[in-house]
Amino acid sequence: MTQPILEQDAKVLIALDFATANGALSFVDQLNPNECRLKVGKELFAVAGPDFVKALIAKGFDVFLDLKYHDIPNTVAKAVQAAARMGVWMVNVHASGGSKMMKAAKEALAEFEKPPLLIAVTVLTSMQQEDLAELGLDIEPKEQVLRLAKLTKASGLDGVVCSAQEVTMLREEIGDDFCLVTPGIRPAGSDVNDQKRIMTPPDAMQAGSSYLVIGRPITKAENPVAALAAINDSLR
Ligand SMILES: O=c1ccn([C@@H]2O[C@H](COP(=O)(O)O)[C@@H](O)[C@H]2O)c(=O)[nH]1
Repeated sequence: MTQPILEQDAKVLIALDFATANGALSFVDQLNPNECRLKVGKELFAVAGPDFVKALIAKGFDVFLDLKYHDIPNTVAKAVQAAARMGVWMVNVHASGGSKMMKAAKEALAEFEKPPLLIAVTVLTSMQQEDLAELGLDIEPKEQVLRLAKLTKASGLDGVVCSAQEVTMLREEIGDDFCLVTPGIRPAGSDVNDQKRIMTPPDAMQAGSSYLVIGRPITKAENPVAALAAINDSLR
């Protein structure tokens, strides 16, 4: 039997969008922490909570806590501290919460010896121009992404969540020293679901994404381990 090739710095963050802790756990038990990182979002966190996140970390996984905080500065600062105490690798806020909120979150992490990466969501990958228009924003998603990414950088955060379609622009405008985490990743031929601004895994890496968030194309695959292996192979 051939040994799996271990990733030095796994680029795939699997979105654990499961309705129960048991469902998520039986899925995770098939995975190797050298081959992927894990993302815990609102659905799983609501049913499984901090202890589940700590259990994933104890199994050796880097965990991105994707709760997309958006609130007054004090509340968000306390929330990112709570995330840091869980030992997560990455946590996020919404950039549209503004610079005061983002700076408060960043400052709140200063007391931690090894703080998590702090990134901000720009424009959700499920949104397109008509969705922004509905909010009174008569601009293309990429313009709003650039505006919010510049605000995030100026607020001292480590990076943003954006679609891979904006990565080339952000690398040109903001540079290489900024973490670009891209959901809306779809291997060729897979269901798009509710995503709108999508890209394939190799194209996203080629464009300059730092990490690829991938959920359903792996979690709903007939053989999730094989689906992850195929994606990792396509990135080499
Ligand atoms: O702009 C965003 C921000 C976060 N997400 C999250 O990523 C995953 C994507 O899952 P798929 O099944 O691969 O569509 C999901 O947890 C979202 O909450 C995003 O899609 N877009």
